[in-house]
Amino acid sequence: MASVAMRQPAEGSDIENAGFAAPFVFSGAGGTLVGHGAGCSLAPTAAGSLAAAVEVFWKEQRHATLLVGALPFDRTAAAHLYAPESVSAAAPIGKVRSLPRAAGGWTSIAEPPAATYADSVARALALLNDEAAALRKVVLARSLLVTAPHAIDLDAVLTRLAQDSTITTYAVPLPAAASGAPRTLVGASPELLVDKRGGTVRSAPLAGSARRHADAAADRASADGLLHSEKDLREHAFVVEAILDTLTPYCRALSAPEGPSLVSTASMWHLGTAIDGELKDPAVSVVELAAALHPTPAVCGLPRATAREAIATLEDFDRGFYAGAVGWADRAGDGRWMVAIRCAEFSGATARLYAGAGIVPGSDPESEVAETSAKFAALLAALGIDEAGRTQEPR
Ligand SMILES: C=C(O[C@H]1C=CC=C(C(=O)O)[C@@H]1O)C(=O)O
Repeated sequence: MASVAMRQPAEGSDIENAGFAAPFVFSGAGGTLVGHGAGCSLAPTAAGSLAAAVEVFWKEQRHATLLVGALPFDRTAAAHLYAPESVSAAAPIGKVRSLPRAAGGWTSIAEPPAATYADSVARALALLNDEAAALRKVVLARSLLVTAPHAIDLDAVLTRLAQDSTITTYAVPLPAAASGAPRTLVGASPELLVDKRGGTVRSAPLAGSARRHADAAADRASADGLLHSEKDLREHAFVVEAILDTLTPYCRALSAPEGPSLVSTASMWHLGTAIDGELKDPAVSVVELAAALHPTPAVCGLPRATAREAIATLEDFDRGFYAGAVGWADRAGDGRWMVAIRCAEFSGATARLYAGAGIVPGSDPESEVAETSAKFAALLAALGIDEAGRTQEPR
């Protein structure tokens, strides 16, 4: 991809200078997209008005070719989208022969502690069993705040995450914190929210999880158990149903297989369904589709508004961009957006990791604690520590 020179925003424009310089990275099996520097950014816009704001952006910024960034979990909070000063395309991030062992001296604090999270799951189950609450599924998350004895090397984290070729590794420079400290969202997502090229659209939701095992027989048993788990199949079906409902008005043809298949990352098994459609209007923008789909019941729940309320009551932290979406869009309306999971927000020597789990009737609080621990594994391995902050052997 060629370098793009960006104009400064016109006076009185809705578009602002992004004012940060760390690269945007989006790397999967198909290749690596890197956005260098920051030209203009979209004025703070919530999901409901995003498609219209992006249309205005393309009209005003005639030299911009690509918008990159992240949507927050909260649909009413501002999306973070900007045009890099230049973009380059490269091969997928390569394999490295050996990974150095992390130095000691890390700390890790579970926020909330595992027991508090288990208690929230139990409270969610009470809501799910209360007909008056009309809640069918809710995704509850917890976080780990880890602190290194030195500034964390994000290049090394990205390289380690990218050793798993089944996922999309990403880094999104975020607006600085109130303290002025730079922040970057870094993660490794296995879940495609939406990919749109010309007249075709694809979404590949995941829901239903089991951890992987080093022992081949135990690993197979874990996968088989997941594929036949009535609770996980139910949890998964809600997501497929919601995505089909959202995409139907946009499509002249839309299809999904009868049931889910197993999808694996280096650390997790998931139930996954590939949904493919042909758009009625090939000019519809991927941003419009992403904003319509987000947040799916894979990260929020069903019905969406009821689940959102339950999350606000049961989680006592702001998800920020975790459980949002990360990706890119071009001026033709094409692009690709992954669900922003298996990620952490990095700032200097600290990283806040997030992991969530879908709760439906039949979920068990202790199993959901274990599932969220398993979901931290990819990021923790990339940092070279375990959940307690102890140095672990490089994989
Ligand atoms: C919300 C997360 O995962 C979602 C994606 C796959 C499987 C999930 C599950 O089984 O609960 C979640 O819906 C997360 O990793 O933080």
